[in-house]
Amino acid sequence: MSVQRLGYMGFEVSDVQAWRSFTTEKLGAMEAAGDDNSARFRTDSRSWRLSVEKGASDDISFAGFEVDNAEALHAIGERLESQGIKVTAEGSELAADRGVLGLISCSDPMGTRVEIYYGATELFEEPFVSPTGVGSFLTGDQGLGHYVMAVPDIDAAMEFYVEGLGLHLSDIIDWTLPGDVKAKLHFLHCNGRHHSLAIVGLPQTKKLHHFMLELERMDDVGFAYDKFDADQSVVMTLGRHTNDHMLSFYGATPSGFAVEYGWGARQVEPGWSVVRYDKISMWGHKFVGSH
Ligand SMILES: Cc1cccc(O)c1O
Ligand SMILES: [Fe+2]
Repeated sequence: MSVQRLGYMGFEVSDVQAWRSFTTEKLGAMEAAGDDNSARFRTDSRSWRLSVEKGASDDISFAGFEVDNAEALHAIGERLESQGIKVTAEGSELAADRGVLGLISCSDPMGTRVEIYYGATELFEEPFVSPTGVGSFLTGDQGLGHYVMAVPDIDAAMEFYVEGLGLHLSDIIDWTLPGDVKAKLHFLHCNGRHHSLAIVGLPQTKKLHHFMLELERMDDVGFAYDKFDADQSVVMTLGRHTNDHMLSFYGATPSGFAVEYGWGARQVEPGWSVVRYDKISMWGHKFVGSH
């Protein structure tokens, strides 16, 4: 039994209004609800996919992984507890806030809140309409997208996400960053998306390195690239990754971590073999400026 897909993410941000503008005007997500201290955004038929709440950390505050029914939720909760992980059966109030039928929560070894739920809310009666004309984000069984976290202890993180949540290793990249900094990236999948989560042994202040949204049209990546380029907020140029073959760029968010905006990734297929790489990209993905 494993989690089936990354369903939603929450960020704690110092400037909610900046995120409201960023997420709608640059990413093309649709605001679902919000006030001065919080906002929710849609990228498809679901009632929400991204949450921002006012706070000082400017970092990830929670990730929500989806299972398909109550039995699966119970099974994964039991497995986590059998591994000594403290699991909280969340009450109806938080379940209602998340718009789900059932929800448990725990913390990963880095102290990041992980929610596991079933029964998310679909809003087919209120079609997703992108404020920037984005055609559609690639979600569905592949979930929201992916995120990459910097962790101090790869083994502890792998044990939690592989043994605990049931994700599977797709591949490893030995990344040499500028300044000859070496980082080993572990990519983990729980459905056809090549990775819903990657973890990297990198000493960085923020837990979150970036989150990624995948588009169904390549031109939507290009249109967004021009928006980030117009205010010099491209962090890494367009490029194509070695492992998932995603064509993407990285842009700065108002919180200092990056967003990866991509198209055209290949999926993990049955019989997938774990391999390794020395490069993150076939071409491109060059760091820009001081970022
Ligand atoms: C750094 C990096 C390498 C390969 C795929 C990715 O999505 C990524 O962010
Ligand atoms: Fe990525």
